[in-house]
Amino acid sequence: MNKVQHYINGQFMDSSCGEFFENINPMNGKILSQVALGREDEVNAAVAAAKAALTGEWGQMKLNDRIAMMYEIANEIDRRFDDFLEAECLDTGKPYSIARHIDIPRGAANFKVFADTMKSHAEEVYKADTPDGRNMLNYSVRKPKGVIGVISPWNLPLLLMTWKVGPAMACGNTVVVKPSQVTPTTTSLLGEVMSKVGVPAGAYNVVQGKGSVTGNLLTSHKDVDAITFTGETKTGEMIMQACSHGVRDVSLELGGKNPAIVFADCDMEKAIRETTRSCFANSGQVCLGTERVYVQRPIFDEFVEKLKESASKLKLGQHNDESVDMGPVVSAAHRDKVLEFYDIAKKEGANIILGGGAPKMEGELANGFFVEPTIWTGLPEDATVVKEEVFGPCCHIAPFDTEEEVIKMANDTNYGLASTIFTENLDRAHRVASEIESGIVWINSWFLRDLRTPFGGMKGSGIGREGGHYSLEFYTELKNVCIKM
Ligand SMILES: NC(=O)c1ccc[n+]([C@@H]2O[C@H](COP(=O)([O-])OP(=O)(O)OC[C@H]3O[C@@H](n4cnc5c(N)ncnc54)[C@H](O)[C@@H]3O)[C@@H](O)[C@H]2O)c1
Ligand SMILES: O=C/C=C/C=C(\O)C(=O)O
Repeated sequence: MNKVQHYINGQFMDSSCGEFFENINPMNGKILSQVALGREDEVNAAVAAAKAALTGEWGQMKLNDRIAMMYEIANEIDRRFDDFLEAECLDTGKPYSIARHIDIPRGAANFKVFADTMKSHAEEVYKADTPDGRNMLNYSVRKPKGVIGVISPWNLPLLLMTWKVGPAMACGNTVVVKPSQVTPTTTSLLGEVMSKVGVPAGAYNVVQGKGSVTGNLLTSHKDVDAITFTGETKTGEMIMQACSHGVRDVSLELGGKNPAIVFADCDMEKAIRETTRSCFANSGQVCLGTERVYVQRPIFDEFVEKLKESASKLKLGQHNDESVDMGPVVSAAHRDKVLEFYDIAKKEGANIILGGGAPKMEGELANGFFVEPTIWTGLPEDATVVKEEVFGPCCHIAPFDTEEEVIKMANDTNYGLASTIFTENLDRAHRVASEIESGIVWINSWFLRDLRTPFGGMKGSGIGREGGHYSLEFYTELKNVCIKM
């Protein structure tokens, strides 16, 4: 049986207590591997290794050498592309058609973009007069924050973990990563990359385990200097509380209930194509994905019919079938959660335009955690699936008449992560984009990413922005030095 181990101080190891938990293949419900369950010994050892590395070879490394190492890590990920692809798809159930173009390439890009940021980032310098007729020079310098705890989710495991590890290490920090218990493998595989590249021991550490056990030990550890977390909003609230002890900084990228706003003057083909992606890609398990669609009344019926037609063409199946668009959701528990939301929508009176249950799959896929792509209409704005994040392949479509009305509906949520707007009237696009309460707005597109831009949510969708130099704000301590001239 395969094992997934911790990676601590440059070594792979089991837990001292010898405990393991099962990693299940979402495509067929079979055991993929046994995963070491990290407890106090492992978290303490990983944090100690990370702390020691700050003053050892890693901490003393010259900036140019560290930047070069970021590129070497990226190149080694590219060299082992197929290993990462297979591991990620087996853990998550997502098809090659997604992981090949999104998850794995971003694993490498997340190291390169912050190597480039460190190379090109300029600091501030101010020259000013002083009262005695002389002057002073003020300049800023950045220092690594220290040991960064990285807690990552299961929907884009490698992408979202390296989105934090890349900048953290580029800035000279050391990291202790606690991946989701349902998608452990690529985080440990990255340990093999670190060893191969010769990253000094202790710079990158992985402790496998469950959030409430291992994660909690990490977020409450006194020698962890900051926590960067991606996951559910309620988990973020618990982590923020844990970080308050010792007043440690926290970056939170949380849940969303993202609206798509489709005006009558939109390019219909583009709106249908992009909304099909934003609702159903990755089996709807993308924080930036759409679960609420608002369509201007003149084109409402046409849009519903065309989105139904587009979604009904999605092929569900095995990860390594290149023609497959959608795999299962990540776990039996998440499948049950999504199907419960489907039942609630039905009970609350939804018109089920498409799906609404679990598909009949053939062969061993019959034991997989598949759910149907689902489209509802006819629910009120306070309906459960219109208000709560389902995090599955589903959306509710509602009509609207005026710009003012749809902006009000779109903003009527505790979340504020992402939104999409479809219109060919650019004045309207910019006007509506400025009124939408979300950290990210895509116009006539979805999930287009320039990694230098500020990424993050407002309201219940998070605290802070990461991306480009914004990540430096979180992963470094900024110091001001004043010299009298
Ligand atoms: N904003 C973003 O960029 C973004 C990206 C991806 C996912 N998400 C959100 O993440 C959620 C899905 O991911 P998930 O189910 O893995 O989220 P989750 O909150 O259940 O778990 C996320 C991580 O936190 C750990 N964890 C759980 N409880 C913890 C605790 N008490 N202390 C420390 N760690 C703990 C888990 O083990 C996992 O590693 C969705 O809500 C989705 O919207 C947000
Ligand atoms: O599921 C959420 C996806 C988040 C994506 C990013 O954080 C990114 O593209 O950098």
